[in-house]
Amino acid sequence: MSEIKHNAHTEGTDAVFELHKTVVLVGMMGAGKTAVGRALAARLGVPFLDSDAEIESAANMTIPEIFERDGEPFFRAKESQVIGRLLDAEKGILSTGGGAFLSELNRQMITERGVSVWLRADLKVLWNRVKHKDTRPLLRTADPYATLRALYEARVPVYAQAGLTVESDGETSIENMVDRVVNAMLTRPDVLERK
Ligand SMILES: Nc1ncnc2c1ncn2[C@@H]1O[C@H](COP(=O)(O)OP(=O)(O)OP(=O)(O)O)[C@@H](O)[C@H]1O
Ligand SMILES: O=C(O)C1=C[C@@H](O)[C@@H](O)[C@H](O)C1
Ligand SMILES: [Mg+2]
Repeated sequence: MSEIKHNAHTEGTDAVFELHKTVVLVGMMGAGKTAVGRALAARLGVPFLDSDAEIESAANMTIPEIFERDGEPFFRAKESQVIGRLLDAEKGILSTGGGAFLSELNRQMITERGVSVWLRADLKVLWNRVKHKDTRPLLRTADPYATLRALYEARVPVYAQAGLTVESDGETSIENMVDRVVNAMLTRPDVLERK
C-alpha cells in the first residue's frame, strides 16, 4: 500500500515535502505571518493555524474588543494558552500575533516544540502594510507610525533569536515569500525534507 504524504507540489517539480515539526512564524504586525503562513500551509498541504484568529473565535470577540474590555495582560495570557494548545495539535504552520515571541514562556514553548521563523521586514514596508487598517489596538495612538517604530526597535533583538530568518521586502509577492520560507526550512532537515 502506498503511503500518502502531505501533498506539497512546487511549481515545475513533483517534489513532495515532509514536515517534521510545526513552523511558527514570528515578527512584527504586517510582516505577513498570516498571509504567508496561510499560503505556505497550502503549498505544503499541512494545517494552518493562527493564534490571533484562534483567540478571536474562542472569545467570540475581535482583538480590539478583547484589548478594550479585558486589557492587554489578559490577551497575553490567552495568547500563551492558545500557542501551547496549538503546538500540541497536528504539525503545521502556526502564525502568531506580533507580540507573541516577546514572551519568554512562548519562546521556550515554540523552541522546544517547533521551530520559529522570523519574517523580517523594514519599518517602512511594515508601515505601508498596516497603516490603512484599524484592527491593531496597539497602533490606536496619536502617532501610530512613532508607536510602530518604538515597537520595532524594542522587538527586533528578540525576533532575531528565531531559529530561521526570512527577508520580507516590499517587492516580493506572497507566493515568492513562500518559496523563500520553504528554501529556509529545507536548510534544516530536522524541519523539512524533500522526499
Ligand atoms: N509579501 C507580501 N506581498 C504583498 N502583500 C503582503 C505581503 N505580506 C503581507 N502582505 C499584506 O500585508 C497585510 C498584513 O499582512 P498580515 O496580516 O499577513 O501580517 P501579520 O504579520 O499577520 O500581522 P499581525 O501581527 O498584525 O497579525 C495584509 O494585507 C497582507 O496581505
Ligand atoms: O504586535 C502585537 O503586539 C500585536 C499584533 C497582532 O497580531 C495582535 O496579536 C495584537 O494586535 C497585538
Ligand atoms: Mg496575523
